[in-house]
Amino acid sequence: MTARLIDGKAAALSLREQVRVAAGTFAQAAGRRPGLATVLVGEDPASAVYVRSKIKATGEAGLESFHHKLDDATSEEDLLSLVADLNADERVDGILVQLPLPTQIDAAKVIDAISPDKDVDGFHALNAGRLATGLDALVPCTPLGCLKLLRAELGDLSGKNAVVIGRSNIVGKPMAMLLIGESATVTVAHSRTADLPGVVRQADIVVAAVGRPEMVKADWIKPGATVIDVGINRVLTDDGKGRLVGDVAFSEVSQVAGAITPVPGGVGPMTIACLLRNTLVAAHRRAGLTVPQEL
Ligand SMILES: NC(=O)C1=CN([C@@H]2O[C@H](COP(=O)(O)OP(=O)(O)OC[C@H]3O[C@@H](n4cnc5c(N)ncnc54)[C@H](OP(=O)(O)O)[C@@H]3O)[C@@H](O)[C@H]2O)C=CC1
Ligand SMILES: Nc1nc(=O)c2c([nH]1)NC[C@@H]1CN(c3ccc(C(=O)N[C@@H](CCC(=O)O)C(=O)O)cc3)C=[N+]21
Repeated sequence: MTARLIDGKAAALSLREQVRVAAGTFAQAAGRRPGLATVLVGEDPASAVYVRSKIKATGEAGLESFHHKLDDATSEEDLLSLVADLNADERVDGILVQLPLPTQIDAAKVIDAISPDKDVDGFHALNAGRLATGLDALVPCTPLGCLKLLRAELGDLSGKNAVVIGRSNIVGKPMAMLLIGESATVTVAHSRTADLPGVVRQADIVVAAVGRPEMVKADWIKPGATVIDVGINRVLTDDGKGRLVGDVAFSEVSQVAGAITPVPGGVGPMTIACLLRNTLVAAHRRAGLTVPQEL
């Protein structure tokens, strides 16, 4: 392996420690701890695991946690009513409704119902629009985590060629907006992109957010490029067990890239740290306090 390993786990721990300190200062000034409400609908095992690690990290950072576990058969109306209660609850600074939602519920409607100033996922159209127009926004956690890793690895990103593979509203699109904000030259690739390997080969920075196990190969990568692997894919191994792999063929790409994030231990932990960070930012804004610079 020649690439430098970007340690997302370590970066996440350090951000979580900064959040913990800032949460203490907030509690002194505001007379209450920042609060995060998590909502899990149904029994999807992966979702349950993620929500559990979010709740654990919330407590460790000294934030108040309000968890709501709803039945698989919950109606859209009942979920919207819970969101309205959380919007009105003064103790709640952030609301996270875990996706995906069961099919009887329109996720877009639920996201739209979350108060934009409590939208710590950054999925509400108002926050997406604010990000796109360069205004202060709550920024989606995964792309924000990727940006923090890129800045720590590369410093100034201006003038770099960045290729984002994937154009979803929760990863690819906001990632592209953040990189434009850093003055990178940004290309967004997707399933209709012609000659994807050729496009990726131009990149100094590759962000893969596709959802296809180990799709990005070594001969797509410009030597020395920085590779951020957002993908979380559970694949079956020969011994019948599951294993987590990214969207990048790590063992071969790490021979060519300059730096690369592993899966697990890369972007995933940063997503959770950024959720705590966003909750703290939301708490400060709601309380009329200045957001600490280091966050
Ligand atoms: N680490 C973390 O914290 C997180 C990880 N993830 C992971 O990131 C990955 C992406 O998530 P998400 O954005 O929600 O996924 P989506 O399925 O919403 O989007 C996938 C994107 O990849 C594009 N795509 C699919 N197949 C190809 C292909 N063969 N070639 C080029 N582009 C392709 C799609 O194109 P088109 O638009 O044309 O269909 C789409 O834009 C998943 O593995 C997910 O598990 C997601 C969130 C958080
Ligand atoms: N409203 C909402 N917001 C989200 O941010 C959201 C969501 N819904 N739905 C699902 C995706 C996925 N996601 C991950 C978070 C952490 C890890 C993570 O910590 N992964 C560990 C490994 C975890 C494991 O071993 O399974 C790692 O990469 O090291 C992964 C994925 C957040 N998401």
